[in-house]
Amino acid sequence: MATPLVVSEVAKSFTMHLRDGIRLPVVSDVSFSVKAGECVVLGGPSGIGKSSLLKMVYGNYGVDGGQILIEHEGKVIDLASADPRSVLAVRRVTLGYVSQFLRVVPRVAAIDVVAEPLLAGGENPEVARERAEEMLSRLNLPRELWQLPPATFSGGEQQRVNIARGFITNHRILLLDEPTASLDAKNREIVVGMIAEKKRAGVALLGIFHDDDVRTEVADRIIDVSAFSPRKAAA
Ligand SMILES: Nc1ncnc2c1ncn2[C@@H]1O[C@H](COP(=O)(O)OP(=O)(O)OP(=O)(O)O)[C@@H](O)[C@H]1O
Repeated sequence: MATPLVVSEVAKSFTMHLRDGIRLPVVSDVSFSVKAGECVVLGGPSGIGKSSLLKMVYGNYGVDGGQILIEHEGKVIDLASADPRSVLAVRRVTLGYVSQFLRVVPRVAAIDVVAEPLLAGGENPEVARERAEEMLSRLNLPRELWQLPPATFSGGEQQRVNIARGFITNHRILLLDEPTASLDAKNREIVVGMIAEKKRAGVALLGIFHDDDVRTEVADRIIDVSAFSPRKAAA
């Protein structure tokens, strides 16, 4: 499919159960799609719902209505209504996510954190490890850190482990939540190059980038999330 990701009429509000069930509308009537080889960036002011939207597309946040259609192994799956087992299968094969912060598992070495998505996809352990080494050296993570758990790494080092883990697979859709936020200029350029490579490989990318230079370099299209904000409509 030339359009691996289609978001159709999605709406979301948060219900604050500890605050008398107050409902906080975040977005409504969100419709857009991301084509293969395209990088679409979610823009708009702080608090408008960019991260929430990304989490909905990944299936971490439920939606109140609408569809999130993902092409997965030749079939179209609506992630908004899929059962948890299907969501996990889609994540294993088709849908990757690089979050802003690495969620470290205690005592797991950086190299194994990076190789894990390939192993989960059934890759040979030696090949997975070699690919992980390639990713970490490309992202300039000092070799002496590879065997250590990333819990004590600096913010930028943790983010590079996270990027290596997110970019190691051949997933057809990749979600990026500020992947360059804690990086220096040199490593930022490396990540920009990795995004360009993914585009050439036909991956559909949807991301949030606060850095204007990075955004200009990677974005084929910017979607202003304020257009979907009920607060704006009410203003
Ligand atoms: N789990 C949650 N429970 C309740 N409210 C939430 C939750 N997650 C987000 N929100 C609220 O939804 C709104 C949108 O937040 P979100 O993080 O999506 O914005 P954003 O556009 O990504 O902002 P920023 O650019 O500052 O990261 C905010 O008002 C936020 O307080």
